[in-house]
Amino acid sequence: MYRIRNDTPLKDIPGPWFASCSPLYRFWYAVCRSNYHHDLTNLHRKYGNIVRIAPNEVSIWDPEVVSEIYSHGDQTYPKCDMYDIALPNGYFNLAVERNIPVHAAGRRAIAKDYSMTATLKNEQYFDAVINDFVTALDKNFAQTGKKCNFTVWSEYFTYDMITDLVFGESFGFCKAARDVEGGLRDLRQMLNLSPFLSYLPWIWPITQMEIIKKSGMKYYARCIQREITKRVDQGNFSGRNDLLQGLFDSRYQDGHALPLGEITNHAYIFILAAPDTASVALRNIIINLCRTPAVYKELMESLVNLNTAKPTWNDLSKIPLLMAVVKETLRLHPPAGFSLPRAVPTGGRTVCDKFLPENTTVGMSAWCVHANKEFWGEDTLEFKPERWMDPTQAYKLERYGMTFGQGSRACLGKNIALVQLVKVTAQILLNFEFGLLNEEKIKEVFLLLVVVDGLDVWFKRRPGGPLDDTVGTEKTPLSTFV
Ligand code: HEM
Repeated sequence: MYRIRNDTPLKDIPGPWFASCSPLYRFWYAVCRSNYHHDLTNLHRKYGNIVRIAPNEVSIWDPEVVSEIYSHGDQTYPKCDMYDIALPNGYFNLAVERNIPVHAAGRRAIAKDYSMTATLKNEQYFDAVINDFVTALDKNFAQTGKKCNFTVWSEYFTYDMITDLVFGESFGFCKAARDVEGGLRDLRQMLNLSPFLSYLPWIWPITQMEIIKKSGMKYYARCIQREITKRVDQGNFSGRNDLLQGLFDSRYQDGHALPLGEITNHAYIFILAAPDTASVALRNIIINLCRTPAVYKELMESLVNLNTAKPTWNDLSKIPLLMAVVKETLRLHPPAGFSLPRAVPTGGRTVCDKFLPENTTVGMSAWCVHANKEFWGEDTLEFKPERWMDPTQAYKLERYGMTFGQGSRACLGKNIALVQLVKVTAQILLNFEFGLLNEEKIKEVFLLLVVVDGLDVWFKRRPGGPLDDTVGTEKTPLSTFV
């Protein structure tokens, strides 16, 4: 233990003694306590900008360092071996590839389909899935008065959304009002295991096959395979330019198409990266709106003043507060709770005045970076959407914020996430009144993602809203609509 702790240039970096000797320290906090996002932030409060959190790993919370570690091109630090746990099939895997030029070429081949312009070409499909969701909330909860388990329903929505965008047809959780074939339940079991597998990686080769066989990946593997085979055998008859079609049509710079194994990997990553993050975000948006009535009221008034039941993205962009609510929620409750670890490049680097030898693992958790009061100010832990409406502050928040990562490995689906969250929030507000039930049951759990569990919500049709069939009658005169 003495040698593990001291036979390294990391020996002078502050941190808990046990953490510097053994990975079991982190295992206890990240896996057993499930509160690692806050525990790590507290370590920074105690030890400062850079903390040794494992024998070969440091955590940093100084936003000024973001551009050193998460930069572009050859300058960026590569991902570390923690990412190797993800589904190896021998083909390029965008999210876990560690070779910088290989990653850059693979990302460049498909990136055009994820710009804001490309995303908005699919706006009608966002609308259709949101319509299914709103209809289902109305039928199952607003009309029945039953409480909605929003933890589960936000997942139905985001899984329907991503499967619709990728395959041109959703898996239909909202319409079925249930977890079709238990796929979501099994995926949750997989998520529960993810900190265990990530922080005790040597367990992975032993358990991998069994876990995949039993987990929700089996359900999704079957669905993904079925959709890809269908596309290969029958072509794209719908004529719809979904993301899968985009992958088939993409070309590397030298003109070669993506092999099927690579297309399969992309589909897996979308199913793994998109719905859980977005559903957690949606849960937090609902919680924040319920807990800040002044923001709720102002937003509601702006939406009603648009005077349309189906505002487009263009309409909604006239309400800066709406995007601000979404971004502020993502800032205060970043769905990715782990520290986006990277490996220090060849030759080592000096960071926060400390020399880090090559291959040291270094990471910056969004939870820590966003909690740094010295950089952001005393109110950084308060929900204040208005900070995004001041251009100077907004620039700083975009430049140093870590919710979607930064640099060449930043989230590819950021625009998809923002469009779906802004549009679905608007539709929930326009159609329903809602509130939290059993608030004491709501809890955050660190599972690499920071998941919000136990969220029960009541819904009622909003008087004067699009679903209110008494609009125009004596009970709800038209004047309440504006
Ligand atoms: C609120 C929703 C989302 C959040 C907070 C989020 C967050 C992140 C973060 C933090 C990373 C960087 C991971 C790292 O550096 O280790 C990332 C990467 C990625 N995300 Fe997202 N994500 C969201 C939604 C989506 C969606 C909707 C998609 C897909 C359509 C997506 C696809 C990806 C992909 C493919 C990567 C890997 C990019 C690369 O390595 O080049 N994400 N995301």
